[in-house]
This record gives sequence, structure tokens and C-alpha cells, in this order.
Amino acid sequence: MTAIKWRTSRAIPVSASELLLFGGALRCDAPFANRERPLLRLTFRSMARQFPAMVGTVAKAAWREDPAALLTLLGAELGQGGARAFGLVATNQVLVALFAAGPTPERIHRAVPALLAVTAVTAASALLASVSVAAAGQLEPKVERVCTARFYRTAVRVELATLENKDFHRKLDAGRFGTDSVRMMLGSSVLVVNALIGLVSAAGVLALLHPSLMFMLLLIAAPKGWGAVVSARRQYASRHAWIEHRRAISVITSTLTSQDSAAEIRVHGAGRMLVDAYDDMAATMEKEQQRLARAQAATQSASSALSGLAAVAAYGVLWLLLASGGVPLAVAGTAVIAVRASGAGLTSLVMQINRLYEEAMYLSDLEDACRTAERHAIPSGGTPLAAGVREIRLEKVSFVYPDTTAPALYEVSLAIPPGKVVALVGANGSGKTTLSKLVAGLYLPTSGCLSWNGVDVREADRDQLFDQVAVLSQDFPRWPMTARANVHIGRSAQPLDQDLIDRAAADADATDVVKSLPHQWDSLVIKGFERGTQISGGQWQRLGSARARYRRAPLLIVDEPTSALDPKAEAEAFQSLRTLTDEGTTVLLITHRLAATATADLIYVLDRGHLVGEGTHEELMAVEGGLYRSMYELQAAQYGIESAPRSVPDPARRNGSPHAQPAQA
Ligand SMILES: Nc1ncnc2c1ncn2[C@@H]1O[C@H](COP(=O)(O)OP(=O)(O)OP(=O)(O)O)[C@@H](O)[C@H]1O
Repeated sequence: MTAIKWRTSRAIPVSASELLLFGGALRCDAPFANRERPLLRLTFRSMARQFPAMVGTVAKAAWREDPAALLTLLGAELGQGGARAFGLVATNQVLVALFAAGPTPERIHRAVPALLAVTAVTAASALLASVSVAAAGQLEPKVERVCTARFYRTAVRVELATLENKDFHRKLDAGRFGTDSVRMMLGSSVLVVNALIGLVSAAGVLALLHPSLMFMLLLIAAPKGWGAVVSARRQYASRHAWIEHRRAISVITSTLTSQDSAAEIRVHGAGRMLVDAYDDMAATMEKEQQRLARAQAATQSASSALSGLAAVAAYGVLWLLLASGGVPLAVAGTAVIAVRASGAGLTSLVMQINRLYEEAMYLSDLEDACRTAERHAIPSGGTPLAAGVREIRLEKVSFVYPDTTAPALYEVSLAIPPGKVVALVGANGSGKTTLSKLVAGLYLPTSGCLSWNGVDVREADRDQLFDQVAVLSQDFPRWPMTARANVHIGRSAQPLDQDLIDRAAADADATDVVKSLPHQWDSLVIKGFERGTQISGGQWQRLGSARARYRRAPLLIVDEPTSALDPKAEAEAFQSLRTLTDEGTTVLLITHRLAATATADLIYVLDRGHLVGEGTHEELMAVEGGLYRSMYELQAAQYGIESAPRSVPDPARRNGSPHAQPAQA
């Protein structure tokens, strides 16, 4: 059997909403899938060979977590298989006794011991089944927890540049399905092993009774097995082809009920448009589901027809054997019972193999995602960094984002001296945030050198580098947790220190915010939960600022830290940044509020990724026609303020810059 044909993405037309909202078809292309999904390229035979490895993966995880439960589970399953085989032999004995010559009471009397054995075996089998359920119930959540934790642990270590890569994102999405699969696979593996043991024991007993009877069973089983694997592969291929489409639908539906978008959903009528879009895109998915159901039904019919033919042939062989005296009547009776019982087992086996193969494919995605994440993980270790900021220097640093061609930064050289407020200014998209992320060690330069205290960040121990940085970004996370956890998460590697939290809150002007909450620090700052409460954008910003301060890192990167603050709070926030430098903290400040940069020790001006100016406010204002001066004058004009250059620059405020003179384009 060759690779699944990717009719899925091609045949179903792109909906109008998909075009409008997402700019085109959201289907995984065949070349990607065939390149990335080795299981899809496997033949039936090689898939069958994979089976032990699939069960082995789950078994290994189970063994690591709870060997006793795994052994109990295996013992219970093997015991059930043995009981089934013994039950068949006992049934045969019952039939032999019943079909023997002699008066009926005597024949029944002779059958009693075998009948008692059948009863005992049935009871033992039921007991073992309960033991198996209990052991599996104990193992499943453990195995799921371990595999899920491993997935997320590796995912959070991935380089930011890799995380933004679309192919990697697709892998992560696919891997997420795999975390559910682990649990299901354990359950399916147990049922498959159970059904297989049942079949093997039935086949064994049949082989003992007459060798050709065993082949009858195999003949009936083979087409069903084939159908199961084909269906599983088709289901998996479809799931992959539509993975982005599904994600898009869930993006739409989560927006519909999110608090952030609630106002526009209602006032702008965005809700109606998005619900229609959901309807439209879900209808496209429905077509795929229908296509899949038709194909699966065809496969099932074919496999059932072949299996039915095999059953007719098998009963024909049995009849011939019986007619020719090849097998006695009791053996034929046992064979019929075994084949009938195995038929039920076979149906369960087919269903579970189908599920197991499908889940195994998702599990292989999980493995794949973990392996890729490990390959692209931020390396542990490296050259140790001296504690504190001595100097951060960029030499001709360029940076190109993944999947883009134009550099976001182009040969930027600058230095960030310790204990100063260094401001980055420039128009939207000029590269300020990008530069700050490079400084924080989140991205590595595409070319050029960025060094921290003399160590190239490529070689530096990045964990040590992260330890030295606190970030308050424009879109800082608003953790849906308590106010206390929102601050503590800034320094979660250390034990929670309430005094430090209180101090950070006071420095960030967040004390009153917390006092006003219904349960103070224990208030859940997300509406819709027990104890949940809503706080304003400015209150969030103060909480975010408290978090960054609680971290107590030598470098604080603040990207538009006051956008949601009122004028008084904004003035105080900028003032408090200066206080931080008095305590030795270096502040990298990104803001469009040029009134705030006026007090910075050093200002760097960026324009479309190029460094076009540097100096103090006074130095930059002295540059006729300079970008900084024109931006400042534009802002000042809005307030009707005179914006003449102020006093003579103080050279002592500039320290460590690679360029001695103010440069302006
Ligand atoms: N994750 C990303 N992937 C690809 N391109 C990006 C990414 N982030 C930013 N860019 C691009 O890099 C350039 C610089 O963006 P950056 O966010 O650094 O600008 P900025 O000066 O901070 O802008 P703003 O003042 O609007 O915050 C822009 O052209 C932007 O589109």
C-alpha cells in the first residue's frame, strides 16, 4: 500500500470566510505531510511491524512510572487469555461428554466436571478483567501526565525564533493531539493485547483440535485488520490536512466569548460576522467529515465482505472435514463456538487496532515535536556570565526574523552602560522591540556580535543571562491567576517572599490597586471564576510593573511601560525608573513618549532597522533636521510647548557608547 492520497485538501472548495479572514486555504500541503509524517508513507506490512514498537513506547513510559501496576495489568491480561484457552478446552470436554454414546443422564453426569471447570474459568476471567481495569486506571493518568509534562517542558525551552516558525508551530499543534493519545493508547493497547491473546489462545486450541481450523480463523481476521489500518491512516491524514483549519475555527470561537473582544463583538456587530464565519468554516469541515465517512464506510464494507467470504469458506472447510470424518462432531462444535467467540473478539480487535494506529500516529507526532523542540532548545550551560551588568555591546548586529527576508535590524553598533537609563526611540517598526529582545537573549543575532560583560551571547550561559533580565513588555502577559501569583511569577524560581512582593507593589504604585481588590492579594484577576474580578488596563500595568520589579534583575527592559497609565501615574512611573538606576539597575526604556526620554542618560534613535542617532536629549535636539528633534517637536507641538534645545549636554551622563559624538541621519 502506498502513501495516503491527499484528496482531502484539494477536493473541498475554500469558503468565503476562510478567504476573507485568513487569506486563503488553511490546509496542510501534501509535500509537507509526506516529508514530515513518516508513518503515512509506511506500507501495511511495515506498519504491522511497527505495532510492537508502538505498544512498547507506552509500555516503557508505564514501566518507568509504575512497574507494579504494569506487571499486574500484564498478568491480568495473560491470565484472561489463559482462562479463555482453558475455557475452550473445557467446552470441548463438555461437548465430547454430551455427544458420546450412552443414556442422557449418564452423559450429563460425565459432563459435570468440565461444566464446573467452565464456570470456574468464567468467574476467574471476570475477576482478572476487574484487576486489569483497576491497574489500567492507575497507569493511564500517570503515563499521560509524564508524556504531557515532557512535551511542555521541552516546548518552553525552544528558541523564540524556532517557536515563530510556522512548520515548527504545526509540529507543536500536532504534538498536542499526541498528549491525549498516550492515555488512549494505553487503554487501546490493553484491549488489543487482550483481544490478541484471546485470538491466539482460540487459534492455539483450534490448531490442537485440527491444524486447518486455525487457518480459518486467520482467514476471517486478515481483511478486518487491513480495513482497520486503512481507516486509521485515512483519519490521521485528514486530521493533519485540516489541523490549521481546526485551529482557525477555535480562534474564532474563543474570540466570540472572550472578554477582550466583547465590546467590539457587540457594538461593531463583529459577533454576527464571526458566527457566520464559524458556520461557513464548520460547514467546510463538515464536507470533509462526510467525505471521510463515505471513504471509511467503503473500506469497512470491503473488509467486512472479504471477511464474510472467508467465513463462508471456513464453514465450508469445516463441513467438508466433518463429512469426510476428518474431525468428530464435538470438535466441529468447539470450532464453531471458538470461531463465533473469536468473531466478537475480532470486532473489538479491529476497533482497537484502528484506534491504536491512529493514536500511535499522534504519539509519533508528540515524539517528533519533543525531539524537534529538544534540537532547537536554548542550550543549557555555556560561558558563565559575571553577575550584574558591566556592559552590553552590539557590534554590527543584524537580525532577520524567520520566514522573512528584510532585516529588522541592520548593522547596529551601540553600547548599554551599567546603571543608566538608556532609551530606544524611533517610529513604529523601526526595530526597538527587536533590539531589546536581542539584548534579553531571546533572539541571537543573524550576524554581528552582541556581548554581555564581554561574553558573546552565542556562547554565553543563556540561563544566567535570563537571570539578569526583567522584562515589562507592551503586551505583557495578564496571567489568569491571583494578584499574588501575578507578581510572584516574575521570580518563581525563588521561594515566595511576601515582603518583597509588598515592596515591589509599593515601588510600582500597585499597593492601592491590590487593597481595592475584594480579596486583596488572593483575588483572582480574571472575571468569570470564583473570587474573580476585573481590573483596568492601568491597574494591570501597575501589577505587571510590580512583577518586573519583584524580579530584582540588574537589567530592566521596559517597552511602553506607561501606555495605559493616567498622566500623574505616568510621570511617577518614569521618575521611579530613575530611582532604580540609583540602586544600580540598568534600564532599557522603549517609549514613544519623548518627554520621558528627555531625562534618559543616553538615547538611541532607530529608523527602519538602522541606528541613526545617539546622544543625550540635548545633544540630539541640537542636531538640525535630525529625526529625534523632528519627532520631539511634533509631539511638543501637540501640547503647544516650546521645544528649543535645553541646556548644554552633560558629557558625564554619556558613558560607554561606541560613538563619542551624536550621530543623526
Ligand atoms: N516576530 C516577528 N516576525 C517577523 N517580523 C517581525 C516580528 N516582530 C517584528 N517584526 C518586524 O520587524 C520590524 C521591527 O519590529 P519591532 O517590533 O522591533 O519595531 P518597534 O520599533 O518596536 O515598533 P513599535 O514601535 O510599533 O513597537 C517590523 O518591520 C516588524 O514588522
